[in-house]
Amino acid sequence: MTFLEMLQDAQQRNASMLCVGLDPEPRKFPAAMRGDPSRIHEFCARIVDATADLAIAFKPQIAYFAAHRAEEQLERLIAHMRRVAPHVPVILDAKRGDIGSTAEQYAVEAFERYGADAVTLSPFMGFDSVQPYLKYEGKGAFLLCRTSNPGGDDLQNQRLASVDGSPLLYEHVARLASGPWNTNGQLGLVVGATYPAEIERVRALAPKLPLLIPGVGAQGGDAAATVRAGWRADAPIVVNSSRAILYASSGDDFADAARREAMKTRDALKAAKR
Ligand SMILES: O=c1ccn([C@@H]2O[C@H](COP(=O)(O)O)[C@@H](O)[C@H]2O)c(=O)[nH]1
Repeated sequence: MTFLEMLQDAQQRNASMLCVGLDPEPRKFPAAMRGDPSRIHEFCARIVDATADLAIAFKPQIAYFAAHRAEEQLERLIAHMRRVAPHVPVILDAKRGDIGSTAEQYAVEAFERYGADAVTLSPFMGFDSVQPYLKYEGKGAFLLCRTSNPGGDDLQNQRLASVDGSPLLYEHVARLASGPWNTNGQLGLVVGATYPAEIERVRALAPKLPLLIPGVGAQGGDAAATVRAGWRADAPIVVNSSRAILYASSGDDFADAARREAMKTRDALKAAKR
C-alpha cells in the first residue's frame, strides 16, 4: 500500500481529517508525571490509545523526543502505534533538509530506524536533498510550502523574478512538488491552517497532493476555513492539532480530555466538508 492509499484508508475508517500531533513536554504533564522525561512514552501512548479511532494520522515531532534523549521512547511509541492503530499512518515531523549523502542517513533514520510512513522535509536545498527519501517505495514526504508561523512570510512570500510568471516562493514549491519533483507520487505539502487563502492557492496548484495542515487548536487556525480551502474527495487533507489535544486537561483525566478535544476537532472538520 502506498502512503497516499494508507491516508485514504485511515480517512475512511476513522471518518477523519484530524492528525493527532505528539509534542510531549514533561513540564506540562499531569502532576503524577510532571517534569519526568522517562514518562514520555507512557504519556504519549495514553494519548494514542485515546485517539486511535479518531485520527487520519499521528505526527510525532522528533525535537520533543530528542531534546530529552528520548529517541528510544519514540521508537517504542511508534511500535505501540503499530499495535493499537495499525491502520493509522505515522508522519515523522523532522523537517530535514541536507545534501544527498546526509539526506540518505536521515531517510534511514525516518524509515528504517523509526519505521515512519512519511516524513516532513525542507525543500530549501533542492531536489537532490529530497531524492534519497523517494527511494523508499510506498513512503511519503511532505515538503514545507507555506508554513503556519508568521515568519513564513520572510521567504515563502517572496516573488521569484527569475522563474516563469514570477511566482511567490511557496507557489513555486507547490508547482515543483506536484510536477517534476513528484517522480513516484510520494510528495505532499505542508500549508498552515493560519493562512486559508494560501491553502486555496496551493490546492489550485497541487490538486492531487495530500496536504499536511498544522495550525488549528493552539495556533488559532480556523478549522472550517481550512477544510473549505483544501478538502478534495480525491486528495486527503491531514489537519494537525498537537497542544490543544495533548494538554486539554492537566489532571489525571488528560487522556479522556484529549479524546473529547480530538473528537470535537474531528467533527468540526467533518462538518465543514462541502
Ligand atoms: O508550518 C508548520 C509546520 C509544522 N508545524 C508543527 O506542527 C505542530 C503544531 O503544534 P500545535 O500545538 O498544534 O500548534 C508542531 O509540532 C509544529 O512543529 C507547525 O506548527 N507549522
